[in-house]
Amino acid sequence: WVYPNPQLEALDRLRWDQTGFNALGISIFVGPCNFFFVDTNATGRSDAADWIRTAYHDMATHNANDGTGGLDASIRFGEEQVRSENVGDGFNNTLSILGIGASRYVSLADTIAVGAIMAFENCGGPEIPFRGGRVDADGPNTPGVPEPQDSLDSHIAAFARQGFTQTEMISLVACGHSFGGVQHALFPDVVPDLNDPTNRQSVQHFDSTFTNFDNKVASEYIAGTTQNPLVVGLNDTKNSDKRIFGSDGNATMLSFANSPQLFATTCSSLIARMVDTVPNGVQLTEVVTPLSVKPANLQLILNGDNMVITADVRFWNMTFDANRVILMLWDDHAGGTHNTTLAARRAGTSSAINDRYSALWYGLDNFAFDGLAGIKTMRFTVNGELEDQDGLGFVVDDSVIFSASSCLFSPHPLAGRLDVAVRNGVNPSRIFLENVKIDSSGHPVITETDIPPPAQPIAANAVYSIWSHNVTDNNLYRIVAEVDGVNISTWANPAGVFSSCPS
Ligand code: HEM
Repeated sequence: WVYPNPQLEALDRLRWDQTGFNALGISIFVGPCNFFFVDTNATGRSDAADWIRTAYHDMATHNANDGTGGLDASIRFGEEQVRSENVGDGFNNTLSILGIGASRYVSLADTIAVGAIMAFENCGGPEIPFRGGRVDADGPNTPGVPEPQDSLDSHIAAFARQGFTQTEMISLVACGHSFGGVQHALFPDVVPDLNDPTNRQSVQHFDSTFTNFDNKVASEYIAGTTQNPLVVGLNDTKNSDKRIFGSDGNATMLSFANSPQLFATTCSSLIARMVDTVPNGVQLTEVVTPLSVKPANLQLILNGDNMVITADVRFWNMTFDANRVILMLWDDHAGGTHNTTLAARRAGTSSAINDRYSALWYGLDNFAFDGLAGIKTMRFTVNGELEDQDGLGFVVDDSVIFSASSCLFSPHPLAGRLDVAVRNGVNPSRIFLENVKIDSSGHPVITETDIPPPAQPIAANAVYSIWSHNVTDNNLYRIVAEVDGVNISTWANPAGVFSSCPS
């Protein structure tokens, strides 16, 4: 992908800026991998297991024949959670954490997908390709999650409906059941009360390494030492893993027991397919790869004849070097080119615990330059070497930006005027403010408020004019302008930061 692309910028952040600067803070809930956010005191449970089970249960309603259901966050609806196929509080636990990642460009369903991927990757599993673009469902899907008392035939049929063959069913169940286990409280006829103070929720685990990924779920099963409660559980009718794992004469499980590598690569591709199983009509993005140079958090404000820029730029897989010089070069509307040095300031890594990749951030804070000439493209040099996205540059749109003339009439109750600076000649067909609220289930809800054009043009300076809108709350508003059928949008700013209006 190429910068700018607001959706992929947000997805890249969700997927790759896992800890340190710019991180949303999701991956720390699976680092360490035995962490269980709701109750950190030896429950036998883990966020990682909850997140993986949530992704499967949300996806498992998919019907490949009619294209309905799939990974669409329908698991957030109470109507799905009261079904016996979805027992337990693991889904709400999961959504209350992963909802942190939902935003204007990231659906709750995308966060469910990335949560499962982070759980695998941070906890010893293989890297899994991640795509975004899932759409949150408006209501519950048709039931369809397999239950342990169902017959082998019905399990094979359920996985076929979801789009998986019998061999893939065996594999996918083994991948998922490399984590977690069965709770006594939910399945008392499968798991007895374990009376274990180090496992207070009496979770009988699928393998002996239940907080991280490895092939023990297969090797212990093949060796006959398994304590998997769905293989050796009290109630044979509910021993679904036993029927599923044995359904091809143990061939698949034997291959996984013999080869951790085969198990890891199989799980990588099947978990990717699982989280990419979406209702018909949903268009997923390309696989989200980290841009080697990624501008982020770009803020432009018009202040009189100046333009004020704040920006961060991430350099991927770069290690610290105090002598490195990074310049930002920018081209203006008049054909001029300028440059300034970026400050080195922040570090980040792409994973919670393994430091798989590292990144360094450089940036600019409130740097003022000629606002009449403006900015069209950024480029960077790293010790003199040009980074310009293969000649494209990093395009910056300064046609519609916040104006520093925005001000507050009163802080309490909040009443202010938000001024939008529109570059002359741009002619937007519509300008509106966009606000995003995350509802109680974690699903982002977007509202739009139109800003009518001014009755008479109001000049901000020789090249910008002002459109104004009165605001009475401290919500974060992003300015969006429709120009020639394309939406241009800014960063989001709250009115609370404006200074007082001149009296
Ligand atoms: C026939 C198919 C399946 C059946 C019958 C089944 C059944 C179960 C049951 C009964 C539990 C215990 C839930 C609890 O006590 O909290 C469980 C847990 C779990 N399942 Fe499955 N499962 C199936 C497939 C899958 C798949 C395909 C995945 C993911 C790829 C998966 C991932 C998990 C995980 C991670 C847990 C542990 C949850 C925790 O410890 O909090 N399952 N499964």
